[in-house]
Amino acid sequence: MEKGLLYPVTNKFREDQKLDGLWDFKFDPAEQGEAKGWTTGFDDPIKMPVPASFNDFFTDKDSREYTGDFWYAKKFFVPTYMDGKAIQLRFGAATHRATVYVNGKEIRSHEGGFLPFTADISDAVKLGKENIVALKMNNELHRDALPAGDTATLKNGKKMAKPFFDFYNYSGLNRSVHLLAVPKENIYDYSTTYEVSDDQATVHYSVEATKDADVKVSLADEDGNVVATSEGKSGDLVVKNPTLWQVRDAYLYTIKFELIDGGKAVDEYSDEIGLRTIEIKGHEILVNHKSVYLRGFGRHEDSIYAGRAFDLNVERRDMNLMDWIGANSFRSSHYPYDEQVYKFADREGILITDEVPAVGFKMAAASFLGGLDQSFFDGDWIDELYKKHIDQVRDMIKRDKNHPSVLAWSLCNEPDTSTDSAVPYFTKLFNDSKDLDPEKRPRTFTLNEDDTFEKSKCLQFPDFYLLNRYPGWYHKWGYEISDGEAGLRAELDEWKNSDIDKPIVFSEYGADTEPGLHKLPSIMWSEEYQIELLDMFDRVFDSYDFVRGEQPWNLADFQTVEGNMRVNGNKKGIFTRDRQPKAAAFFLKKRWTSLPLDY
Ligand SMILES: CCC[C@@H]1NC[C@@H](O)[C@H](O)[C@H]1C(=O)O
Repeated sequence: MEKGLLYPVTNKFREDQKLDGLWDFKFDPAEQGEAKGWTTGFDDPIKMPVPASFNDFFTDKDSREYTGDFWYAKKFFVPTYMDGKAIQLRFGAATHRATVYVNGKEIRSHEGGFLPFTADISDAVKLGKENIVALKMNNELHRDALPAGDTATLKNGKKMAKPFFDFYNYSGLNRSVHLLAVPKENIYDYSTTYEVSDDQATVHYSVEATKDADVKVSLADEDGNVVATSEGKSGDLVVKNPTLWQVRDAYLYTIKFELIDGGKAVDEYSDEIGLRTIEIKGHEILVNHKSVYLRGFGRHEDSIYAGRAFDLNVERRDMNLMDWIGANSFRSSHYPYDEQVYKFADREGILITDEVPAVGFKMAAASFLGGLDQSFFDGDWIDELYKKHIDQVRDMIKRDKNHPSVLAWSLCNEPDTSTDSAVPYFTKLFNDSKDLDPEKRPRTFTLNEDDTFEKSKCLQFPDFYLLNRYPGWYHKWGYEISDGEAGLRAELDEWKNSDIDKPIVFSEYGADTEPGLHKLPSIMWSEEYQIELLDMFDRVFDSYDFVRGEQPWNLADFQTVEGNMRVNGNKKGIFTRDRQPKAAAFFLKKRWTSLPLDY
């Protein structure tokens, strides 16, 4: 678990320099990088862009599909004025694991390819000189790691990723690398909770610092006017006649913390926050005590060329597409996204269900992808897996807890909850995570096709339900879709007739669709069929008042492993991979822009 995950800033006490650009890169299939001294750089490097996944740049399949150890290295200068500061390297995401060396000295390792980590390099750098950072990385998949999968060794000795999940195992330094200089005594975390009414809002704050010193706090509106102040490492900021953060009508205040030691400021940290509350009440999702109906998508961080890398250009386009279509939410399926995505959503007034990369915890999925057929939670890998799972839940919540856009936490995608062996795992997961979020936002996980109201053994855990349902595609497809609708209604009738009164959000449903394929009457894969399927689901959603959200799979087509079920990736996108609309986009736009917010 990381001590602090505050987003890097530059101010009068701190400096943030991005080290993005071309790094030296080299595969290490023999796993001899350390022995060969690659910790201080290596010969014949490939010049590799950062941030980026390495896979799609290559023209040969061995390189694109490479699984195992690989190295990055980069020279960087540390100016003398950083002397006396804590000097750090912050990696936004190193997928899936990394060991960091600076000037040949091993600094630290990190497991988990979708969350940031910081290496303190103060004792390893040479001030006023050029230094070199080297990372030994590895992208193998294992059943006791997130995301879950296997790594096969082919007869030719090459390793191959065998994901238990349906997205490509893009690997590398997928997010920015920052060189940071912060005061040795510094603010390393803060949290906020809220109480709001029409005429007053109260921000309950707390600050974590390396020293027990005084703290001054101020809150400024969008025009820079200070609207509230406080002192102390915890306290309240009371705002009269506040402008609340609303869905699709965002307003951001700037909170500023100053660490005061010996009567003078020694550190400062500012951030944008939104005054709003999140509640689940009966089968309603409430923002600022008002009911919200979610419409949006499951997404992926996925685009051509740079793979899983965060790309500000793609994010700007995706946010505009979601605005155009009338969306107000998305799930960060199936991993925490780059921090800049949450900042975007904070400003756009979009709600995020933030998901940890606990995906592939289902052998049936693995069997679809070539694994065994048993209960995943009977495996002998579960104890080791859980340590990594809860660690990444802790870091996801620590990193993202102060974003007004974060609505809820998804602790797993489509786990196998149809057997009793899942119950102790989820009991521990929900117990260990219940106090991690100061705002106590709802926690949930997605329920797969097989984990129905009747079959799942874990319905007692989620604060609201995320249903991934595929009648019309994975079963009762084509002309049989009417039976699919009947089955869906039958399950929802069971929910309706039960004593459960919690919201249900459909977090996945859809049909693979080849853009430009038209057929009258429809056939599967045609644009007409994708609309027919969405229309069927909409009819069902409109029949049950406890359905409080619709998020079809997926915003855009995305890359997966090759296979006889995929045509160059998953084509369930409402938009193509290059972000152009299929006919279904206009169908959804018409529906979503006509729905009131609290539909
Ligand atoms: C029946 C499971 C559906 C599955 N759910 C998880 C997503 O990551 C996949 O892309 C999606 C699919 O196969 O389209």
